[in-house]
Amino acid sequence: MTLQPIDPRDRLIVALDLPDVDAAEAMIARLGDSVTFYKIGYQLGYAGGLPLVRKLADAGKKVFADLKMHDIGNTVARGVESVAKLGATFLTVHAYPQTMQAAANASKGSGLKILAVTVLTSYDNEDLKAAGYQLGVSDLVAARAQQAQALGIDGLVCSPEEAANLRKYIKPEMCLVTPGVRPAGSDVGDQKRIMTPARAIAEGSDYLVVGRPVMEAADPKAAAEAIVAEITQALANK
Ligand SMILES: O=c1ccn([C@@H]2O[C@H](COP(=O)(O)O)[C@@H](O)[C@H]2O)c(=O)[nH]1
Repeated sequence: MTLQPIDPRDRLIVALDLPDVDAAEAMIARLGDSVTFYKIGYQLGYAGGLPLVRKLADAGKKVFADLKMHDIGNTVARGVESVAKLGATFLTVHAYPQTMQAAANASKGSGLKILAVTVLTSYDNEDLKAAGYQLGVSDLVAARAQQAQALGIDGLVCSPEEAANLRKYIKPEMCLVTPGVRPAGSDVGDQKRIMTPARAIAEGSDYLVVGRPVMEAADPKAAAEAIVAEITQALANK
């Protein structure tokens, strides 16, 4: 299978983690052509931001609906069908077998790609233990990645720290979407498994999700352009 090359600009997914639609639209205008791929998650989605998925898609942008679905299979399937009608490119579900199976079946033929969230990038081994898991981060990510692949999921959300290992055994067409990306010197915040944009690309990430380092920058457009430049350079060095 020949994989389509991904435009370096499309590899940066900017998380529109903002309180309302007005703030999001002002940010989108400010970012202009520097950003081609946006993510809408809980904060904006629950503040009336889901119609923005269609608006952005109609304006030629790609949209990642980061809704992290997890429910009984029938509810997940109907939810996936609704999101597919919005024109999103990616939708997240948690990496539980029933949930992934329902989402993979419901998205077939729609053009919507399902990403399974393996282990949140704000978790380390201690957090997993506190949540009742016996496996550590790298083993749980690997186990969930294998299940996701077997169930026909299109891609994985993980930290760039896991990308190189996952690349050894997942199909090349399965994409790796990695939050937990921090340009050198920027605040880590609540993220625990992080890498710089250049390192994330070198390790095998396909798409980098970045929120606060762009949203909270004095000049968000310059911040986004600097990350795209770092991605472009890292790809050239590969
Ligand atoms: O494991 C995960 C899954 C999703 N996210 C989301 O990505 C962005 C990251 O934002 P930053 O401000 O760059 O930390 C955010 O919307 C998360 O909900 C994640 O971080 N980790």
